[in-house]
Amino acid sequence: MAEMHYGENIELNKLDKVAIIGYGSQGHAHALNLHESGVDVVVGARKNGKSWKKAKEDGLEVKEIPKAVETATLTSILIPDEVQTKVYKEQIKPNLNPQDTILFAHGFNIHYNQIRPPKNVNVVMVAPKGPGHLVRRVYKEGAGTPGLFAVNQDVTGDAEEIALAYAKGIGCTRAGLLETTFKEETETDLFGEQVDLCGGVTKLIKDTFETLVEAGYQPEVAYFESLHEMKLIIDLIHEQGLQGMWHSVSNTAEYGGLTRGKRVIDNNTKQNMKEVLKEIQNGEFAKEWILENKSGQPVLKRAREQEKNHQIEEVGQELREMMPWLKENQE
Ligand SMILES: NC(=O)C1=CN([C@@H]2O[C@H](COP(=O)(O)OP(=O)(O)OC[C@H]3O[C@@H](n4cnc5c(N)ncnc54)[C@H](OP(=O)(O)O)[C@@H]3O)[C@@H](O)[C@H]2O)C=CC1
Ligand SMILES: CC[C@](O)(C(C)=O)C(=O)O
Ligand SMILES: [Mg+2]
Ligand SMILES: [Mg+2]
Repeated sequence: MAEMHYGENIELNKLDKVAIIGYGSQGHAHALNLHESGVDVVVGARKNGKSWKKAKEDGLEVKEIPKAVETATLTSILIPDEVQTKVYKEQIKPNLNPQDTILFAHGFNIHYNQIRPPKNVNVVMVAPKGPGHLVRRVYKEGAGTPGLFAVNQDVTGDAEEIALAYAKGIGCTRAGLLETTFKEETETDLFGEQVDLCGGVTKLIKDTFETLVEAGYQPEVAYFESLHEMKLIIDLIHEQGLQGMWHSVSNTAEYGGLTRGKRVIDNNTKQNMKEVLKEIQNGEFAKEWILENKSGQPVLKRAREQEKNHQIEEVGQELREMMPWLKENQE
């Protein structure tokens, strides 16, 4: 089994001033969790953007990106992957001091050579295995999000301790932290989000919904069956593994699920997954995503629009209105 880190013997005082660049999904979570863990944090943001105001309202020190980088010894790059190269080149790199540390929450730009840091800084990664808003929510509840860490360049001799301290500060060691490489994190993270966590699950939900509605069933029934209950079933799997879920559902569901599930997600699906993985490993996906950004994200914009207009979103919005507790965590 991999060596797991749970925070014992990890010293937060390995961190001096930490600059969090970006205050979005991951940025706000890292900044606030570190701040509440007692770390000295400065947020780097654009003066005319929403984040500047929000981080100030949250009680954090905020500076423009070049100043934040200059005053910190660790700079955590938490802006979208597709803007990192430009912002890094223009605002981060010129303000790094020798022996500083730069930190990523995902390895895309290092692994695919979009950012090539100077040889005189540490390059590390702390990648929470969860969406930023949940990284924040579970930290506040006293729990944590599992994470991966990696060291790509160690000039100070203690880059690993710095990464471990950062991971502890954002709450990852509460759930379990393990060592990886930029390559492994990048490839597995892209694979997970494409085939299972984001791409696969939404397609499964939409196809289930559409099949029922096209067969004449009420859209509201189809919504509860395909989407709402998905979380409740996943909660059981998350808390107790597959066995916990099979234990809780009826024997009829267990028999039907075990005999029919593999007809729906069959060997072709696994073959397709292997092809998707190959495109990630050989850089084809990265090339496509970089070009998509160079041309203004036309494919993403079209797909976003289609997703927004799907019938399941319309039905869901109405039904969720009657469940106010679902709104408590909305941001
Ligand atoms: N989303 C997630 O849960 C996860 C993300 N990651 C990784 O974390 C990193 C950050 O992702 P994520 O949190 O989704 O990012 P977000 O899309 O949430 O980042 C938004 C932030 O970036 C700022 N920003 C956007 N464009 C620019 C720009 N051109 N110049 C300066 N600031 C800019 C925004 O500022 P403003 O308000 O001014 O617009 C805002 O503060 C990525 O590497 C991602 O792969 C890793 C694990 C999970
Ligand atoms: C699953 C999507 C993710 O990889 C994440 C929340 O971990 C991301 O890039 O947002
Ligand atoms: Mg991920
Ligand atoms: Mg990801």
